[in-house]
Amino acid sequence: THLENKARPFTVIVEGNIGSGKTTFLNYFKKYEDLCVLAEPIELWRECSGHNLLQYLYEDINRWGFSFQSYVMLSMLKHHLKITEHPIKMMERSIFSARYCFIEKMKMDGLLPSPSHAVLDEWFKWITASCNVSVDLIVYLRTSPEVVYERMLQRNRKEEKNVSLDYLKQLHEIHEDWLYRRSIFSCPAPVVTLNANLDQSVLKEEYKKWEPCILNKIQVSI
Ligand SMILES: Cc1cc2cn([C@H]3C[C@H](O)[C@@H](CO)O3)c(=O)nc2[nH]1
Repeated sequence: THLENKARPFTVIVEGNIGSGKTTFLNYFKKYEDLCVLAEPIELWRECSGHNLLQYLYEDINRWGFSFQSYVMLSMLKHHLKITEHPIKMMERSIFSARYCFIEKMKMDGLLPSPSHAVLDEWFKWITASCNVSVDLIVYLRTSPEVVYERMLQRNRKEEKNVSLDYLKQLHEIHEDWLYRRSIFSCPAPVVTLNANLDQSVLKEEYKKWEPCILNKIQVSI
């Protein structure tokens, strides 16, 4: 309804591989008071009633994949539904990358039993049908696996110490299928693709290119 659309801020989701520079991108845009910036609540994933679900995920993905992705979906739903006075909401990842990238990847790799996948898919279908989780723009920080692998090692997040280049290659391909080749799942909004391989020193120029369409809430028609 008109009222519902009126209430919802212009919503931008920032998508990309591990180490693609999402946090750097969000931090760049934090300076604009018009934006409500919602980073991935990784600290929540590290402390769910005393359990570090992120660590469990990488220690035994077969056992903890469902629990982790279920909790991620809840945290993404909270971000999508969060009320803000700001005219623009910028989210790191979304319920869409939860479903179309990470859950799909676990299913493809045989890490998620089909009953578990079915339950997560039922949640996703119900949420997208009955909650207003619509978005207006997808920023795809497009990288190469080798670049993000180096960055991930540099960042040295303890839970990610066993994440392989191969895992990042697979995750890259599933992002490409969704956001670049658009060969499997639908995109819930227009996609702007940035070359996120660029070095920090020139990355700001790349961000500046898209500032107008983000800050002026221009509906990108691609
Ligand atoms: C939506 C979504 C985000 C997300 C992040 N992760 C992992 C990748 C990184 O190691 C860490 C922070 O993004 O969490 C995941 O396994 N599944 C996810 N699903």
